[in-house]
Amino acid sequence: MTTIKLTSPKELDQTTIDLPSSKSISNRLLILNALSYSPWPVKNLSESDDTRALEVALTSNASVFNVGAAGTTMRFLTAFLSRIVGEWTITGSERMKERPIGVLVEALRELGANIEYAEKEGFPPLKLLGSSLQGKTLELPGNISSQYISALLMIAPAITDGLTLKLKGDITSKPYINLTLKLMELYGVKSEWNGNTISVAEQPLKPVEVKAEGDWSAASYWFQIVALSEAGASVALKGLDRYSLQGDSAVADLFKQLGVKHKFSQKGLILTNNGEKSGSFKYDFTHQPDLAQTFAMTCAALDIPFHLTGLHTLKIKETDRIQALINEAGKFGYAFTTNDVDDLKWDGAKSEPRVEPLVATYHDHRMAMAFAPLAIKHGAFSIENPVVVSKSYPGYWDDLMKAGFNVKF
Ligand SMILES: O=C(O)C1=C[C@@H](OP(=O)(O)O)[C@@H](O)[C@H](O)C1
Ligand SMILES: C=C(OP(=O)(O)O)C(=O)O
Repeated sequence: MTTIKLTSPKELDQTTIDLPSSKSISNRLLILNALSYSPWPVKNLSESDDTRALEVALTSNASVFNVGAAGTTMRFLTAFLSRIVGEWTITGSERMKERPIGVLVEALRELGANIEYAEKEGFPPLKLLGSSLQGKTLELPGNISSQYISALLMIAPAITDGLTLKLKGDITSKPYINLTLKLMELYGVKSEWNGNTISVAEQPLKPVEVKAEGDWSAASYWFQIVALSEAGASVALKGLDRYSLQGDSAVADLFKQLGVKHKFSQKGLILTNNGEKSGSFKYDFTHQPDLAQTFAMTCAALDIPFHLTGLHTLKIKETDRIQALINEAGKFGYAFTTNDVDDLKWDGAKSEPRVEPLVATYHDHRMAMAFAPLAIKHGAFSIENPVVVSKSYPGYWDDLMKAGFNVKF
């Protein structure tokens, strides 16, 4: 098992970081390009593992695809291939085999798809016999993963009679559904979203030249780094869209509470620590689940008690993120608690931190990325399996070095 040892700079180097492209946007554009038979490659395509896995699947002649740990790739490819004539197998990492996909498979079966579970009922790997699908009105839960909904919406215009989705329960990760519909609009696809019902008629997807935005979820680690640095510390982030379609762009306003102000300029988005942090932090992460780890670790390192809610989906992501946070934060002396369903809480209780802790990452890129900035407050420590960051941000360690961190492999 490889590890890295991290030490922070005495003072953050005022630097400009070229953020990676968004894997969420890249993966949607790859599917929409394929559905519209676009002759134009996606510009600024993400170089993440998750996007590469989808790109390989969509361009290869193979019939067996291993998507690794990529949730969107698994879900988007399942819907996409279910209507392409042929026999397909989609598998993934050991963790992928524990991430539920039954809601999507059930929905596709109702449209006429022939999908079997190759191992465990309700989970990947899947065996598909692709054929044309017949659209209809489907009812499905909206509170497990928005990725099932995005996967269905993207194929909707290309299936006979289109689709109407009636979402039951609260809708989770709503901005990701909105992102899907907005990107479909670029290809001329019209949709209607009223309350819990989304309709997309059968219609042509018109190929267009498209470019992926920079990744606001990746930006969150830079907000964290500036928040943990001295007042006056600053970095510039390039590649972000000011009027972004990404729900995680909410990070910018949220970090005002943690002492980071931001401003768009010619140089990009400038983050500056203004030393004005609040006494406690509360937020419902239902619609920005990927930011939860960043906020938990920023608040803890700044001694800000917090209550993060809306975390029900964290248990079925790359790892059980609630448990992973509790375990690893404990090594730094922070005693987090949970109701074991959907929240994470810290009342400020601390014990003696371990000397030079070794942080486990549980095959979760966001564990590595959200813990690394702690070097600023805690001195040297190590992170296990640092290559996990390539799931979304392959250049993360190089960028930390650019900002003055010492990263020893
Ligand atoms: O559609 C997407 O691109 C994503 C949706 C979210 O998942 P859930 O809808 O499962 O919460 C998010 O956590 C994931 O990183 C990316
Ligand atoms: C949850 C994530 O990804 P996915 O569900 O696509 O594997 C993530 O990137 O944090």
